[in-house]
Amino acid sequence: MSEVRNLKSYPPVFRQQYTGIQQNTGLDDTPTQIQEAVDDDAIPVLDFQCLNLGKLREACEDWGFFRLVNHGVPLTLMSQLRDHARNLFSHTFESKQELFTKPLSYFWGTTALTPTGAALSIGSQNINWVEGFNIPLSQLSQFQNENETLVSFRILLEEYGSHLARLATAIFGAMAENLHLDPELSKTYISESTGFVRVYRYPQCSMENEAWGINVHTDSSVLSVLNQDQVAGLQVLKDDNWLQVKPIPDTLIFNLGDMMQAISDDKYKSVKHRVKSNKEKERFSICYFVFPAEGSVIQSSKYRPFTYSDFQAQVQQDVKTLGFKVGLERFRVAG
Ligand SMILES: O=C(O)CCC(=O)C(=O)O
Ligand SMILES: [Fe+2]
Repeated sequence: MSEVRNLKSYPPVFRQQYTGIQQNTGLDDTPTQIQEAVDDDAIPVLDFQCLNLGKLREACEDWGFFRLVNHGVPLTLMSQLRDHARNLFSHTFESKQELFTKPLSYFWGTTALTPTGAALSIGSQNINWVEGFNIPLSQLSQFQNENETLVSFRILLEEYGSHLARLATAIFGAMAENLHLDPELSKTYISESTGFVRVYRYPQCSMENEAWGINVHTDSSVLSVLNQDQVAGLQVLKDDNWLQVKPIPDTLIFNLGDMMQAISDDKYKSVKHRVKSNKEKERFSICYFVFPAEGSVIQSSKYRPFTYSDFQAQVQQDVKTLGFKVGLERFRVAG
């Protein structure tokens, strides 16, 4: 087993594999083996500087997933953010709990959070081998802390957030054009003020064939944008096959979420994806998520009219009572 240098930084539930002290992870219930994924380079690549609308449409219809190059986010900003994340995650578990106070939060074991960023009870779900910081960008300026790393982390996040908002809005605009959406309505379908960032560390996991970093899911967002490090782990479902998303330095990965699927009347897909755990290395990623404006009603021929708040409340209820998200099917009209 490869050694973990800084076990004190791990939430206790992730330490037991190295200390022999058992806690219930829920893993015993589902000893299913993880199906292998194939490496694939076929994931569509779009160039932000000369965005090809036809290629964008194909990527949205066939994949729900693409890489973006020439995105204009300074590479130094991306690497500084990752360095800060690495540094902050290396703090002890207890100090991370103390440092990340409202409106930020620190979570582990699940990515299902309440609107204020606290982990929802995991229930019958397995523990996911992940810990993270949740950062609602519009509230970031309210965050006061004397810790120097956190202060510069906040400044970097503000800069990163505004780049990502710019990119997501532009890409959504191109999608809306491709879908011939009503311009007034489509403006309400994406709102920069809803954007948040999650910074993840996937701890080393000696049970890599039994535990997920994040188990299979679709994102609830309109768009999600992922900035991953050099450690592989992200997998995407394409035509019933799991593909490994190769880490390619300095590219951003765009992922269409449930709101985008509904907005497009199911023409575009909210893609299923998951993250594999790794016994040799920790993995870091920085994800941006954006949603419709508060109160914006999604009009679709496939779903009854609903707002993102309705959707979020339903997801929260399902996770609490069933242990998993049902998602868009709850809103689909019969026939
Ligand atoms: O870390 C990753 O690569 C993916 C994270 C993800 O899928 C999510 O947060 O929804
Ligand atoms: Fe996701």
